[in-house]
Amino acid sequence: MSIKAAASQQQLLPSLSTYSNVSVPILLKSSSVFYDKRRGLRFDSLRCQSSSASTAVSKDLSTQVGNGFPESNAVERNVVRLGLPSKGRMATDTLDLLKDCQLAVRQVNPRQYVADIPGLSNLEVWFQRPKDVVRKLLTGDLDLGIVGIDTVSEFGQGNEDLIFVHDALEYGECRLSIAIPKYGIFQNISSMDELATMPEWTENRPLRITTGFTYLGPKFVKEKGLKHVKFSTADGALEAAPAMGIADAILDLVSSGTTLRENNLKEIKGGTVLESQAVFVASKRALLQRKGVLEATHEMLERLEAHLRAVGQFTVTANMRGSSAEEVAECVLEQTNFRGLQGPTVSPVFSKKNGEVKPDYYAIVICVPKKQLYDSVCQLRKIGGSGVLVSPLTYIFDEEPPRWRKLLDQLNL
Ligand SMILES: Nc1ncnc2c1ncn2[C@@H]1O[C@H](COP(=O)(O)OP(=O)(O)OP(=O)(O)O)[C@@H](O)[C@H]1O
Ligand SMILES: O=P(O)(O)OC[C@H]1O[C@H](OP(=O)(O)OP(=O)(O)O)[C@H](O)[C@@H]1O
Repeated sequence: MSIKAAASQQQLLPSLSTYSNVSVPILLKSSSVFYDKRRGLRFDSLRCQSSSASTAVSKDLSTQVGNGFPESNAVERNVVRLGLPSKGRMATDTLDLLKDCQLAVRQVNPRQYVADIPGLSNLEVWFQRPKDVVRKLLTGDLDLGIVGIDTVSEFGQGNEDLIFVHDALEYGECRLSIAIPKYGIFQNISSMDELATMPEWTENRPLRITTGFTYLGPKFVKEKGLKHVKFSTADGALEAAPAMGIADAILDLVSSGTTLRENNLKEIKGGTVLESQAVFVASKRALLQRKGVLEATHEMLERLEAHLRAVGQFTVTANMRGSSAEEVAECVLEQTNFRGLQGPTVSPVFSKKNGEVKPDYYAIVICVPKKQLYDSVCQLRKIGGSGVLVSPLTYIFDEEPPRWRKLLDQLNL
């Protein structure tokens, strides 16, 4: 997904800043929290009570979505904090990606939640549940994080302090979709429109949807114009709810579709709330205000970009017959499969014949998409290529990544 698409998804979400210019009360479990937009601060109504009471309140606040750096969490620290998934599907893939970018995380003890990346000085890694990475970015307890777009959208709730630094890390791909049973009254229902207009749903008997996405779910059905809907929530195994009679539909993450199929459920047209994959996300305020955050972000982004560009390609070198480097280059450029970064690199391969040193062959170096390797080798042979060497491509550092320029623009830098 492009950052534009991801951003427009976020724009769908109401942000606190869309409300009044002054303090707006937001109801929390145990206290009222006020957000002062002009100062960009949150504060709670119990702030001045005894220390044990305020500890209880700030503990509660840390589990709620905030908006930047509330005073209670604005701890003086000079070290940059990166939040990574501590468990679940994204945990291993995230560590693998960082390792491939020469940013291997060094964790002394798997039961410890803090680690470091020897390649990045002055940076701490904190392992957290994905939703807590987002919450802690908002409270200012983390500066950077890697999680799924789904988690950012659900727990970030469109908060403008969250910025996608890299919006497509190419793993954790899934979509958040409504699914309904294949059987019974849903047998002939195949779209959100059809679901919305089923006569069964009334004020007394609403469509019951169970989901872990209690922010995105209600927002989506409202946008789709569904009137009589009731949401319930559960932490896992949602696919069982329709068969158990607890819900009519579910809203959950889908990737291969196997879990839905195994539970006799189906997705419907227009029922996808968002497409997700892993993203590198940052707190805007941390980028602007905390020393070292922008620098660490730049280095991580450069390495991620260089690795992700390279990962789908091989470097191929081959010897080509030809009378000049230009002739060989022209011949290679005519082939649709081949490209160097700016064009093929062509260098003469000299040999000595009859006492004379002359270029006999020309060596070319090109990048080839992994999926097209064999076709490319065949094509090279056809145009006189031999001695084809294939090696993995680790990084492509090109010009400054457009995502970095975009980030600086977002920060007005
Ligand atoms: N089936 C899937 N295929 C690919 N990626 C997925 C899939 N399910 C989830 N993900 C991605 O992995 C992230 C973590 O999912 P996971 O189910 O492991 O969360 P979790 O850590 O168990 O969450 P929770 O804290 O709610 O228990 C999701 O937010 C999503 O981005
Ligand atoms: O389309 P599929 O490839 O079948 O994947 C979908 C399943 O993956 C996720 O659950 P996960 O396996 O992470 O377990 P969870 O329910 O404990 O989160 C999601 O909640 C679905 O149940």
